[in-house]
Amino acid sequence: MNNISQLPMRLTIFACTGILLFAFVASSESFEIVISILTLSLIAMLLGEDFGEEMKLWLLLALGSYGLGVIADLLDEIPELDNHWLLNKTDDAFMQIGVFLMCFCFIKMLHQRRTLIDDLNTQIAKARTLGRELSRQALHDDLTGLQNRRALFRQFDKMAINLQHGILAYIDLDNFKQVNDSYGHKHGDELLVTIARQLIRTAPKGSQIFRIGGDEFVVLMPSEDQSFYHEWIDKLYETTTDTRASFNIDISIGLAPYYPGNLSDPDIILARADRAMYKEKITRNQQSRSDNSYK
Ligand SMILES: Nc1nc2c(ncn2[C@@H]2O[C@H](COP(=O)(O)OP(=O)(O)OP(=O)(O)O)[C@@H](O)[C@H]2O)c(=O)[nH]1
Repeated sequence: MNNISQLPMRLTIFACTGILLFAFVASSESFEIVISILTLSLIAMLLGEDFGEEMKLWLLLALGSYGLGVIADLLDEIPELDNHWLLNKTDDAFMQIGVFLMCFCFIKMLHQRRTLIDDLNTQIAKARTLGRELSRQALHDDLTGLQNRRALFRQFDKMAINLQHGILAYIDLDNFKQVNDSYGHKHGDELLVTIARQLIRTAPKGSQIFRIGGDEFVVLMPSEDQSFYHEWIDKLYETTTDTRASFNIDISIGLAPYYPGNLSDPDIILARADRAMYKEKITRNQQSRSDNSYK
């Protein structure tokens, strides 16, 4: 069975109940003929529906035996054949077997319908789970589990609608390429996961963390209290001390404020944080060069 039958269920129940009632209740001859024709039409109508091959066989059997009963009943009306022993014995029996088979088919149809609805519900639940998983994958980075660049831009839209403000921290790992080159890509991946965990551990309450590129992260912090960020940066440097030393990398951070006036253009906020980050990187490099020259 490939699709749900279009046969109106209530009409079928109504017709079957009527036929059952009249089949077993003694009635006038002409009324019996009408009911017989109705029953045959109903079986023929059901045969036209897509209930599957097995059901078609049962319906054909019902149609055959009920049809034989009707023919026997009609032959019984011919004066020459009146009270013929074979007709007397067969007409009612065939008709009742036909009605019985039809009831059997009907119960089977209801069962099929329920199974089909259960299957459909299972498929719908599976499709919903798959949809949720796809949208999770679309907004998350597989490696670190952090939200990705697409999610960041969605967040900008949400923050613009809610008139939010705060500080965006743009974080870039320095020298990350040499980790891949010296230790291999697998260790590079592990380092990215470690840094992601350290960001999650240290980020101020209410922050959202994103991985927006190879070794680039963004932290959105919903407050504008500057001292609070410097505390966080110190904490991040402290937490990552061992990781940075063992892989010979460093972390550069650039800050840029976001507020309702600039949230509609996230690229400007990112570019501003990026510039601040490069400035910090250059200052730190100059600092380390002058420190080395004193040694
Ligand atoms: N292991 C790993 N490496 C990645 C991934 N995505 C990008 N990369 C690599 O990360 C490196 C990033 O390049 P850069 O930003 O130039 O590396 P860098 O040495 O940190 O450069 P600076 O930021 O200028 O110090 C490239 O070599 C990419 O191949 C990833 O998912 N896993």
